[in-house]
Parts: sequence; structure tokens; C-alpha cells
Amino acid sequence: MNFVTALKTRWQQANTLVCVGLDPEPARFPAKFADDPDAAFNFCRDIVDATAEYVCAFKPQIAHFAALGAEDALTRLVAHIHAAHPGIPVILDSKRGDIGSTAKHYASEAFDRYAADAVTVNPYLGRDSVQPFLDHADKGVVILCRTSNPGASDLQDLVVSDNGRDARPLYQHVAEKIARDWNANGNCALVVGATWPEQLKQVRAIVGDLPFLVPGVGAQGGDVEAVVRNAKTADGTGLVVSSSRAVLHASDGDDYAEAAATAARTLRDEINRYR
Ligand SMILES: O=c1ccn([C@@H]2O[C@H](COP(=O)(O)O)[C@@H](O)[C@H]2O)c(=O)[nH]1
Repeated sequence: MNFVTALKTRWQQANTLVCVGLDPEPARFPAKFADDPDAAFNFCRDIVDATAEYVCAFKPQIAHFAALGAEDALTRLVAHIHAAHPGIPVILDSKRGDIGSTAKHYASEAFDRYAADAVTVNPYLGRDSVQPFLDHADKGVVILCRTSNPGASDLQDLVVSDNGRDARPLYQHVAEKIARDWNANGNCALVVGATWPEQLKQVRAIVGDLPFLVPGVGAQGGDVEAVVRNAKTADGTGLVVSSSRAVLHASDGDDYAEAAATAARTLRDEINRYR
């Protein structure tokens, strides 16, 4: 089953648009992991198992594993998700972007090495840099459009025109180009931050039912109601609303897994109120 179909199936069957981000930070792990050489894996596995029933996807962030030299833990974590929670897609958040001859290795990293179902990609280098990802028709290519961070406006809001016509913010050109030209295999999705409800609305108006990965609720303060009202599709889906720290560190005590489950369930219920 391809990524978009798997996502739609999960949205319907589990009635959830929540994604839990897996961003291990040992300094914030509960005390029981202090002497655990495999803490990144064990902590994330516990979070995965506790929250799986409430999520439509998991999103491990590659830098959090690579910085620890814990790539092997990431490999095992993705394998664990596939084995223990089949049907829940894994989006590897690596935001890759490079010339085509290198990009094909980044695609292989995501899909062959880590067995991810989808990967985040930076479109700044243009179509040929994304093509090696797009060519994996069964995999999701989740392309940065309007990111959640404060500096998103520095470049993404610059008003540019296409051959002297159609002057509008760059992120809107990105959205349109992807929906119109890059999505030939039906495997594209867009990253649009929860912290920008007006831009979410603009992008939804441009791209129809394309799925959005929406980081920025929880620790970054995005407004869940505004996200859902402005960006859901007509059938009340279309969103993968991702939260990392607010779930992972809902408690730093021995009840961390139960607290994570409660945080994920609460987010699911809040989203579902506005669908
Ligand atoms: O625009 C973007 C794109 C990606 N991210 C990533 O999402 C999580 C957010 O973590 P929280 O703890 O929920 O704030 C993190 O992995 C980012 O790298 C993003 O925040 N914004």
C-alpha cells in the first residue's frame, strides 16, 4: 500500500489526525534511563507503544538520533513500529535537499536504510533535487512549504513573480508547483506550520486535498482549533498534526509513558472536536 493510501486508511480506521514526533533528548529523559546505553531506543519505543492507538503516523527526527550516534537505534525503532503497529506510517523528518546525484542517496537512506514510509524534503534546489524521492511512487514525499519557525517569513514570504506574472509569496508558488507539476505519482504532501493559521488556509485553497504535515502545536504554541478549521479537507481529514516535546516530555517521572498517552489522546480529542 502506498503512503497516501496508508495515511487515509489510518485516518479513517483510527479516527485520528495526530502524529507523535520522536525527538530523543537524553537530558530530558526520566531518571530510569540515566545508565541505559540504549536509552534513545528504549525511551522512544515506550512512547511509541503508549501512544500508538492515538496516532495516524510517527515522525522520528533524524538529527536527534544522528547527534547521539544512535542511527542504529533509529533503524530498530522504525522496524519496531512496523512490526508492533502495522498500518501506522513512519515519516522520517530529515529535510534533505541536494543535487540529484546526491539526492538519490538521501532517498535510499530514508527508504532503504531506515525503511521509512515518507520523508521530509527541502524544495529549495528545485524539481531535479526532489525527483529521486518522487520516483519512489509508493513512498511519501513531504515537502517544506511554510515552516513553523519564526524565521519562516524571511524567505518563504518573499513576493516573487513567475516570468513577470503571478506575483505572490514564494510559499504559495511552492504549493502550487507541487500540487500541479510534482505530484504526478500522487505521493506528495506539504509541511505547513501550525503557528501560521492564515497561511494554512491560503495553502489549502491552492492545493485541494493534498495532505499536510503540520508541526508546531504543543511546545511551539500553535492553535489547534485554528489549524483544523483552516486546513482540514472537506471530509474532515487531510492533516497530520505533529507534536514532539509536549508528548515526549509530558512527565519526567516514572509515569512518562502514561503521561505521553494522555497527551496524545487529549490532542486527538481536541482535533476531533473541530473536524
Ligand atoms: O516547519 C517545521 C518542520 C519541522 N519541524 C519539526 O517538528 C518537530 C517539532 O517539535 P515540537 O517539540 O512539537 O515543537 C521537530 O522535530 C522539528 O524539527 C518543525 O517544528 N517545524
